[in-house]
Amino acid sequence: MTIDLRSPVYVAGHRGLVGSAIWRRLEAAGFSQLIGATSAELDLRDRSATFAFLAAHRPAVVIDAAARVGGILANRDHPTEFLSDNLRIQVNLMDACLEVRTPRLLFLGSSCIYPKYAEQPIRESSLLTGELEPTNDAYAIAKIAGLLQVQAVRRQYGLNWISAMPTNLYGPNDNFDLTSSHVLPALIRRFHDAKESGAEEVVLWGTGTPRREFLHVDDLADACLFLLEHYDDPAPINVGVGTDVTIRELAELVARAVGYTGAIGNDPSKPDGTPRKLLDVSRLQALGWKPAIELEAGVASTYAWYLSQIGAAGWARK
Ligand SMILES: NC(=O)C1=CN([C@@H]2O[C@H](COP(=O)(O)OP(=O)(O)OC[C@H]3O[C@@H](n4cnc5c(N)ncnc54)[C@H](OP(=O)(O)O)[C@@H]3O)[C@@H](O)[C@H]2O)C=CC1
Ligand SMILES: C[C@H]1O[C@H](OP(=O)(O)OP(=O)(O)OC[C@H]2O[C@@H](n3cnc4c(=O)[nH]c(N)nc43)[C@H](O)[C@@H]2O)[C@@H](O)[C@@H](O)C1=O
Repeated sequence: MTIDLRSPVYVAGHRGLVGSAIWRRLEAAGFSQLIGATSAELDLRDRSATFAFLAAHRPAVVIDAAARVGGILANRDHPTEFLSDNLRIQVNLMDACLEVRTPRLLFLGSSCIYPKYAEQPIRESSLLTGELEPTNDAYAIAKIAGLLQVQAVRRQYGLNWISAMPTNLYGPNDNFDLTSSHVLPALIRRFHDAKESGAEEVVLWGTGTPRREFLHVDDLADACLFLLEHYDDPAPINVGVGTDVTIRELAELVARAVGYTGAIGNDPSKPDGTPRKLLDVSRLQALGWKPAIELEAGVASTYAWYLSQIGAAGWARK
């Protein structure tokens, strides 16, 4: 289905890694009525404010890229907030969209919704077939509730809402805070700092053996628009590249991109998390979509973006 470029489109979380990339993609496509609000302007945990916002704007399309998001340690150490904030954000947003009968909505989940030991590559049908990874079970349960809400609304109210499950993402506007970030931005910053200070070693969290798949966020944004135009099914659909690397291999790649030549160590006292998280992307590929940005080129451009953002005071997000 083609979406009219004059349709009002609300991108929830439009300043984040994912939301900002989707915003850029929609602007490039020619959408003329993009709607965004920062969390300070609209806290989606506030139910009545969320209902008032949706009633005022009545978007034709809503993309839910607003969430409390973080890397392995943030998830492990703050399960209460990851569960509660994410449940409230998505329930309020989807309830408010239902109230105004938003015809099209894309909910973003995450590859961590699948069981810790799911068969690899992970098919969409693996959902709810085994135990979750304990470091992110709270976040995963919130995301699973979100995709069930999408399915419930489709079944009961006939609205064409969909869910996409992206793999680990990276790119401009990522979070480079070392305690709360994901591994890829953390390594860019840590190797850059080590190069600048002349440090002899950068120590990776965990054993370096877990395998992860990395998708550039501009590819994800392109996939989101593609899915809004071509996908209409209650089942969530995986969005990834179909190949993965070990954390050690990722570290070596990032070190090369940054120009760090020192040693790379390991801290096994930090959690590894899921041993492997590679998505089966055959359903998305069968629809005709594939990513365009290779990991090496994506890391190089993200590092260039990072350099453009840091001043003498170092990294400060927003
Ligand atoms: N990053 C990744 O590797 C992956 C991300 N995803 C999914 O993509 C989505 C976006 O993630 P990402 O872009 O990385 O996260 P970011 O942290 O970069 O951005 C999150 C956005 O959510 C907004 N937000 C957070 N809390 C609230 C709130 N209470 N009310 C309103 N807005 C809020 C923030 O708004 P503001 O800036 O105004 O505070 C921010 O723009 C999430 O659903 C996540 O699960 C899925 C797989 C992997
Ligand atoms: C997207 C996804 O992201 C999270 O799951 P994760 O993939 O395990 O997350 P991560 O990127 O933080 O780590 C990947 C691997 O990398 C290792 N690692 C090494 N050194 C650093 C490091 O310096 N920082 C971080 N963060 N990790 C490091 C780390 O120990 C782990 O083995 C969940 O929030 C989950 O909910 C989710 O959705």
